[in-house]
Amino acid sequence: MKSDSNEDEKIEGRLQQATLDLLSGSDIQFRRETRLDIALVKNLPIALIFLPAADIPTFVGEGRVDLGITGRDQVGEHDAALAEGEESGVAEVLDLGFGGCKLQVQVPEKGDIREAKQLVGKNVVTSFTALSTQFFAGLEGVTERGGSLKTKIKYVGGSVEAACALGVADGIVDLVESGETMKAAGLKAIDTVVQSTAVLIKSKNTKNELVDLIASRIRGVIDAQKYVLCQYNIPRAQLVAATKITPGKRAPTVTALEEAEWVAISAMVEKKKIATVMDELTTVGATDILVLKIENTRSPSS
Ligand SMILES: Nc1ncnc2c1ncn2[C@@H]1O[C@H](COP(=O)(O)OP(=O)(O)OP(=O)(O)O)[C@@H](O)[C@H]1O
Ligand SMILES: O=P(O)(O)OC[C@H]1O[C@H](OP(=O)(O)OP(=O)(O)O)[C@H](O)[C@@H]1O
Ligand SMILES: [Mg+2]
Repeated sequence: MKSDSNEDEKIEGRLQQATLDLLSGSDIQFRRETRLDIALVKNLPIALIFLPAADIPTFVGEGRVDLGITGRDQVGEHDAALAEGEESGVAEVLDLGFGGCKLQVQVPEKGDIREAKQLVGKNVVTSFTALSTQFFAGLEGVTERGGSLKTKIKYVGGSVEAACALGVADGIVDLVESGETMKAAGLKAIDTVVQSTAVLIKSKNTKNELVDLIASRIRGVIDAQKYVLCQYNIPRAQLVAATKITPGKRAPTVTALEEAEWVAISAMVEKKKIATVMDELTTVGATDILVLKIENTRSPSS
């Protein structure tokens, strides 16, 4: 039982808080009544449905829900479970950047299994049976007697990491972020099945014209989170050097200053590069460098 769970205040899902922040940044306003998994949006003719991450690709794929936010791992699992020749009804629209984790093959730290191939024919427990079946099928060869050795993949819904210690599995396939859970269970990762982040997905058959509007609002918030606005003053003679360092998304904005030999520049810079950019700008003579947070942005090319 989860110690922090409480009947009135359900703590749900790893992706929930970042998703709610994204909806709020996209000005999608709603009030969710306690215990209800559906909420009507106040300022758009749409409804939000709160579903387990693993079920979202199914509802979207069936065209019952137009847009969804879940992990790429869940989309992969949904697609891997499709019958041969069946086409997925889910299309990825956008990588949302949060919820980063890896679906990894894990075995007891103290055992003698060092590579995933050694688990072929053995017992593997996971919540991702389709992806795991596909992964091990890729490793399964033909045995010396001519038969093929199948890995036995069993499903459990949670606490997958307990399976080895309980003697149910020789290895597991489960998500790893910090690695704390894996370490605490005495396991080590020996292979990666998929790398995942949260994604915005849409139904391939949707005809709802609001899908593009909502997707572009969400894209605006995600872009805004990735970039900062960098403003600085620089001698006009250094303009070429400076614009090489901050080329902006299209081009930097250059404004003349009252002081003839100087210009002011403002340009969007990737947040993860800003420290290096500031160092380099200082080297070419920039002064009064300011870095500003971008609340939201919209650009057709992004
Ligand atoms: N430790 C983690 N760190 C980062 N992302 C994770 C982690 N665990 C899971 N995720 C991502 O979040 C998605 C949802 O996982 P989660 O276990 O929260 O599902 P849920 O069904 O929505 O909630 P719960 O399991 O609490 O019922 C996963 O598919 C994965 O993409
Ligand atoms: O590498 P870490 O940072 O430790 O995170 C990994 C853990 O997070 C997820 O479980 P979650 O907490 O969602 O619990 P669950 O097994 O009940 O889904 C996942 O299934 C791992 O157990
Ligand atoms: Mg979970």
